[in-house]
Amino acid sequence: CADGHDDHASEAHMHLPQKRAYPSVPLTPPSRPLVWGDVNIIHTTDSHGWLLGHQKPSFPEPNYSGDFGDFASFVSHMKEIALEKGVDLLLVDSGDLHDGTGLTDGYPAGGVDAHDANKFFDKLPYDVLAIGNHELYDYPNTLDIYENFAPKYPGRYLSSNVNITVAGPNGTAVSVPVGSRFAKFHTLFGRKVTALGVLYDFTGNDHNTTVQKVEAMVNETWFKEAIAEEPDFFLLAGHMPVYKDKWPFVFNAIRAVHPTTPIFILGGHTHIRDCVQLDGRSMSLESGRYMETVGFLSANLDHKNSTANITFNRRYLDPNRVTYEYHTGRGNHSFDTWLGQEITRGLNELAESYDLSYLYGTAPQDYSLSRWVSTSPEARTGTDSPSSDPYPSNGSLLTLFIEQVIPVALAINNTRAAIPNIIITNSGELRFDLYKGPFTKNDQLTASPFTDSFLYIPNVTLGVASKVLPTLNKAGANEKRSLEREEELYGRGVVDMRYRAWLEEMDRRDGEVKRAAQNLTLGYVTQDSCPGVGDDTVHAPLPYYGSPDFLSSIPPTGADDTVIDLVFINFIQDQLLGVLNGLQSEKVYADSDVLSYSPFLADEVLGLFAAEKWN
Ligand SMILES: O=c1ccn([C@@H]2O[C@H](COP(=O)(O)O)[C@@H](O)[C@H]2O)c(=O)[nH]1
Repeated sequence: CADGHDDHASEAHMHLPQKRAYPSVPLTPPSRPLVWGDVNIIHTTDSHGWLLGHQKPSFPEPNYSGDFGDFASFVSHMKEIALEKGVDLLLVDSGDLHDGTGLTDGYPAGGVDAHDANKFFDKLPYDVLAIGNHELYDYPNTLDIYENFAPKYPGRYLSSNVNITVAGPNGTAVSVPVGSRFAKFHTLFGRKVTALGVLYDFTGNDHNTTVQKVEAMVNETWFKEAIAEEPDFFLLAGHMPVYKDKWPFVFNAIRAVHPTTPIFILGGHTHIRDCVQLDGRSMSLESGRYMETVGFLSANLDHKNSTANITFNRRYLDPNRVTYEYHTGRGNHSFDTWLGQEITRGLNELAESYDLSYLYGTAPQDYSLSRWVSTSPEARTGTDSPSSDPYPSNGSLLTLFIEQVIPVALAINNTRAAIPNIIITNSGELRFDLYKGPFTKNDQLTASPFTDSFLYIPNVTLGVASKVLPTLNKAGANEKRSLEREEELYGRGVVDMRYRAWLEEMDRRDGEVKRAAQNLTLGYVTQDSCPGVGDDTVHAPLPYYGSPDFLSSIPPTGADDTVIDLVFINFIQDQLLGVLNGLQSEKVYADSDVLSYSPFLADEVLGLFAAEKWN
């Protein structure tokens, strides 16, 4: 094994919990050392609970096998290196800590999503953290951040445009920032920093939370006052994509006052690796998702009022022990810090206490969302030829979910099971591939973490109901999606299309050629608009298969006027009612026509199906 972990390799094949996230297969090391500057930043974003690392053996999963304990050891060693070099190293997170694995979503009854997992976050020396949209879908999660998480980082958990309504001193409701609006601090080497934490224009937030539009935020008095004094650099963290979003509003507002002050932007949300330069004295970095990427950004700052271009460097690291040891010059025996080991131990204890290894059944094959997955021996090195699992197909998780899993699970103890139905869900409800072998509670919550419910409208005619899906997807929506619709979906947090477009583009660019060469493992291959190469480790891209935004079960047969149940996931209720009212004029459907279809939630149906069909 490349880094001498043979004795632990068998652990990586167990289902869960893992004792240590050692890569179970040889991993490609980084292509070259990091370029350090005077100011350096390690960046995480959209971690969504992936603190135990990616544990499945098929590529590209081992690329991301480092757990949060390994990451903590990496950060400690990088801090030591920075100290030796006499340079600043900051740690920044751009939000979305909730929703995505058993560690966040597998909490026992009465608990709060991510409350326990977030305790490991606050063991790391984050300088600035920004709020994400997934901190706002459910009020209890936002309240937990406000009451328990933000106070762990006094003044450094930033929610520049996000408020929560809480009980004020005399019982009256008050709307207050979830964290702080901005932070001003000095780095270890005395550089003055002004930091913000901005959320994109998210509209899917729960009651009693508010998100102010970015263009309105920059007109606030507090904002103008916060940016008035010139720091050595601005640090703009935020859950907002670095490209095609509203960073320019913030950037331009600062540039109007400080035309040359260096600006670092650390964005997130679209789950991609991306880099943009808004001018020669600024760089914007976005560092992927699910702890599949750790971003590194560095710059050599020059003197005040200089107008020369600043030399920035950015790198997208694959978070695994080979990467971490390479960049810190540590060997396997000198890498782990006490804190790192404590975090790994604590995470495994949490997994155990949440019973994440609870076995529902054994998946007969791999099911993928948009890419090839295979457990053939060659797949262990990422060099076998890809099998085809497009949607719809037998290997597509989307097909399995909508055509088998949901119909089987929702029929359990359901008095309406005998009534024909059409079931519709958004494809974003599914978040991760499902692998052959033991299917555990953790796998259930990783593939489908949302506590969304299933609703229905009775007595919809088959003729109308069968037109709902094509209308939602607007036949060929991927090419012709109207700007208005895209904006509405985007506002509610639907960015899957941007991530999918990114995967598609990297495959189209040179996927076939690179895979055919058989000398590279599978992984991300980034082409962004910043100078030089960003990926730290060279890979061949995964084959990509597209999928629609919405999915439907197989419709029943019958005449157009047969009445059926139109079943759907609550996340799409508004859109579905809008479409239904556009398709017929006999009745104006409203929220009051919508009924509960099943007590089972989206984060349970895969487990119910596995228990029934995979045993
Ligand atoms: O209750 C929910 C909440 C979200 N979704 C899906 O999640 C994404 C947004 O997540 P990001 O990590 O911010 O991209 C969105 O595409 C929704 O489809 C959901 O299905 N149910």
